[in-house]
Amino acid sequence: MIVGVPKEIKNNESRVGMTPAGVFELVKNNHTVYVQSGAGDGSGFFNKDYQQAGATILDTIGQVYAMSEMIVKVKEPIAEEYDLVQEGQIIFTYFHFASSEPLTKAMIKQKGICIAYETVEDEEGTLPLLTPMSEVAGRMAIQQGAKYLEKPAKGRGLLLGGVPGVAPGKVLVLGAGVVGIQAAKMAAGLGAHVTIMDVNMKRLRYVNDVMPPHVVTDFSNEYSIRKHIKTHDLIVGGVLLKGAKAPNLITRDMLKEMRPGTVIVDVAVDQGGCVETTKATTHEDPIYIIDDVVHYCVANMPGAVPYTSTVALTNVTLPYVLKLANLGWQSACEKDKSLQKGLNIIEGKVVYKEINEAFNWDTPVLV
Ligand SMILES: NC(=O)C1=CN([C@@H]2O[C@H](COP(=O)(O)OP(=O)(O)OC[C@H]3O[C@@H](n4cnc5c(N)ncnc54)[C@H](O)[C@@H]3O)[C@@H](O)[C@H]2O)C=CC1
Ligand SMILES: CC(=O)C(=O)O
Ligand SMILES: [Mg+2]
Repeated sequence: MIVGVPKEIKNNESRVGMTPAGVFELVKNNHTVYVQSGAGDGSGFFNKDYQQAGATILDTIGQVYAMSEMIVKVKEPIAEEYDLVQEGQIIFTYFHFASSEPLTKAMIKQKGICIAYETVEDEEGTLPLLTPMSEVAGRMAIQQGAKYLEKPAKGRGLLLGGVPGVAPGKVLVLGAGVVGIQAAKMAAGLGAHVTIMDVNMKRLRYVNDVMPPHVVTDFSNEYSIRKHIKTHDLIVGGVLLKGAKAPNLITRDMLKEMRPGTVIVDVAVDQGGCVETTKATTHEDPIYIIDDVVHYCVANMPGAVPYTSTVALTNVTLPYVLKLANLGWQSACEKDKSLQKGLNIIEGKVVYKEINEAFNWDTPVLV
C-alpha cells in the first residue's frame, strides 16, 4: 500500500502521525511511504531520518494526499484539507466527529474511509489509541490549571500546593477515566486537595484504592457538582461518552456560583466539552473569561509537548497502521474487532451511530 504522512497544519500542532521507526516497519513490509517535507520537524524527526528509514519526501501536502492510498496523521482535517481527501482513501487519525458537523459533512462529501483513533476500542471497552494522549492531557491539565490560577494569568492568585501555614488549593476532577486519574495524580503530587467524580462506581473504587487520602471520590450528579464548584479552585473536565457529544455537567448559570478567578480546564472540549460555555481554543490563544471564570479549552493539548506525544501516540497506532496496510481496511477490520470500532464514515455513509445522534440525523444525511 502507499501510505502518506502529511504535516499537521492545525494551530501549534507539532505532532506527526508516524516516526521513522514506523516508516522502517512499513518499508520492511514492502509498502511505500511518502512523508511531507518537514512533517516531523516539530517532534524532532527530520527529513533525513525518514529518508534513512526508507521514505520518500514530498514537497507539498497536496502531493501527499494525491499520491497515497492511506493517510496517517494526528488531528482531524481542518477546512483547508477537506478537499484533499480522495474517494476511497483511508484517513487514519483523530476525528472527534460528534463535535463538528462541518467536518462530518465534509468527510461524507469526500467519500473517504474515516477510521477514528478515538473510537478504536478493545474487548475491555478501553480506547487504546486515545489513552496515551489522555495521559498527556490529564497531566498537562494540572500544569496549565496551576499556571492560569496565577493572578497575572487572570486566576485567583493561588498556589495549588499552598505553603506552610496556608492551605493548598482544591481541584475538582469530572470523570475518573484516563484524563481524570492522571490529573488527580498530578494535583495530588503538588499537594492539592482533590475531589474526583464519576458515575461509574468501579472507577471510583479504583481511585479510592490507589490514591492518597487527600484525593476523595464523589458520585457525579448535578446536586453534588453544584456544591463542589463553589469551593474548588481548579475544575478539570475529563468525561467521555464514547464517540458522542460530551454531556454539559456545568451549565452557564453555575459559573455565577464559582469564585472569581476559578479556572476550568475542559479537556473534553474535543468531544464538545462538558461545560456549557466551552468553545475550542488554540495554544496561541488558550483562554477566555466568562463571569470571571477562566476557561482553558485547547482541543489539542498534547500538541504542545510533541516530543512526548508523537512517540506515545505512534507506539500504539503503528500496529494498526501495519494491519491496515498489509490487509486493506475491509479485511483488517473484519479480523480485528477493535479496529472495526474505529470505522466512523465509509465512502459517504456514517457508520457510527453516536455521530448521527449528535446531529439529530434520523436518516443518513445527504450532502
Ligand atoms: N483536549 C485534548 O487535547 C484532549 C482531549 N481528550 C479528551 O478527554 C476526554 C476524556 O478522555 P478519557 O479520560 O480517555 O476517557 P475515559 O473513557 O477514560 O474516561 C471518561 C470517564 O468519564 C466518565 N463519565 C461519563 N459520564 C460522566 C458523568 N456524567 N459524570 C462524571 N463522569 C462521567 C466515564 O465513566 C469515564 O470514567 C475525551 O473526550 C478525550 O477525547 C483526550 C486527550 C487530549
Ligand atoms: C485526543 C486528541 O484530541 C489529541 O490528542 O489532540
Ligand atoms: Mg462568578
